[in-house]
Amino acid sequence: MIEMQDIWKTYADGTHALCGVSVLIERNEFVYLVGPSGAGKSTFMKLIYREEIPTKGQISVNGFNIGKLKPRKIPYVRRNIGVIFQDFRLLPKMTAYENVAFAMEVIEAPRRIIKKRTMEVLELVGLKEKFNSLPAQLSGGEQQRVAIARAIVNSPAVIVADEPTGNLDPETSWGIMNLLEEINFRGTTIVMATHNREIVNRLRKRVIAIESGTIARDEARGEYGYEA
Ligand SMILES: Nc1ncnc2c1ncn2[C@@H]1O[C@H](COP(=O)(O)OP(=O)(O)OP(=O)(O)O)[C@@H](O)[C@H]1O
Repeated sequence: MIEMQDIWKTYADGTHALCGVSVLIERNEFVYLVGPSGAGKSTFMKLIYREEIPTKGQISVNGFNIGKLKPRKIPYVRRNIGVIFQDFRLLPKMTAYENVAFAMEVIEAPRRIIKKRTMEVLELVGLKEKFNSLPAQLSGGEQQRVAIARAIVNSPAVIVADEPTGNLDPETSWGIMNLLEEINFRGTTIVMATHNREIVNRLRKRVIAIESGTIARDEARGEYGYEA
């Protein structure tokens, strides 16, 4: 599903963010990425959704060699990857419904399918009744649910979540985790960067620890492993 072979990423200013990372993440896995601030977690994820390309090495996602993708193939690959951020990144002037539907409009899905599927995912995240609310009228947890609905609406093979609970209180965070587990259970691979020790230690999954741009630890049902 996701394979990195000897991946190096050096930014334009000379910062070495990843240094020789090799990893295989199988279909349907749920992986936590942990590690100190600045270790390279976001870079790891940006390479998966092709926000960045590797300086060296090969990365394939869902069968595509995405470091060497022809520009016209990029939208096709992106629709197979849903992305969730700590700060939600909803469009402020669009309702919950419009934020989700927009992701389908971009890939030119037929109109009647858009309506049905958008309401279906809003129901899945528990926000059917709030479909007409603007982001500012929703709580942080609700906004993150809209962002999750948007990420899954095109049925991606992979979800990449960069600290999805980082801006939420503990109780709301557990709700978001339940939702991500449900999405994973339905067959989506999830890679989630997090600093939340309690979540990692309670909802045990594979843990990949990145330190100074390299994989320091990779354990099935691992622990967070850093002091809070
Ligand atoms: N666009 C960029 N240009 C230059 N350096 C960058 C860029 N993006 C990230 N870096 C640097 O690359 C290194 C890895 O950053 P990255 O954001 O991947 O870390 P992280 O593990 O996600 O950190 P955090 O937990 O704080 O989000 C850091 O030294 C960072 O300053």
